[in-house]
Amino acid sequence: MPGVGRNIPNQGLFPPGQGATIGVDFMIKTVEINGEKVKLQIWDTAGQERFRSITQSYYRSANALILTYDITCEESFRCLPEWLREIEQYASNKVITVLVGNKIDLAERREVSQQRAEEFSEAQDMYYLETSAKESDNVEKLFLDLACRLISEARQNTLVNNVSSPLPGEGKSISYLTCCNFN
Ligand SMILES: Nc1nc2c(ncn2[C@@H]2O[C@H](COP(=O)(O)OP(=O)(O)OP(=O)(O)O)[C@@H](O)[C@H]2O)c(=O)[nH]1
Repeated sequence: MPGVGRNIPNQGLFPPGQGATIGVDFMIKTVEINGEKVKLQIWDTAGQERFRSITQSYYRSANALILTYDITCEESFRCLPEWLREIEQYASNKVITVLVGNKIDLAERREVSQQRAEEFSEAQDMYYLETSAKESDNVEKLFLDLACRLISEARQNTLVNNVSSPLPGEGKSISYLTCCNFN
């Protein structure tokens, strides 16, 4: 999507300087929790409207969705309800949703306060975290926290059952969603 910065240049997940996502990108990230390796399969979906029919088909088998907005862009925050409607329509009702406020390295240009975002997340039953993809700030924590939640849900057997998923790969999957369309 234009501008919120879901691509994470300094974590080895995405090559630096990568342009807008075309359709869907796929990557794997492995994190270790209490000595246990967790492999996360991540689909980075394009935010542009023209890719919407492709990206929607990826929500269904996701165990978790990372919804990202830009803390320096009020408009990206105001688009969140629209994205939540998409989630409600296309994702499983068991999906774990995380809201990420990105670009905290540009704090002097902040348009959305942390408190406002936290209140919104709480009301929507979402976990909230602020990151800087540019500075790799809180990015590792994001994936670690998410992996912990996935493990916990898997143990309680409440994860989305995606065994029959037609998507590439298998097992736990995370989709990035974008929060606004500035085309
Ligand atoms: N300052 C700052 N810039 C960032 C950050 N993350 C991304 N950017 C920049 O923001 C612009 C958009 O980043 P992208 O990762 O392409 O955004 P996106 O939401 O994935 O966009 P699409 O792939 O088109 O859906 C790029 O110029 C990035 O370099 C960040 O944490 N801080």
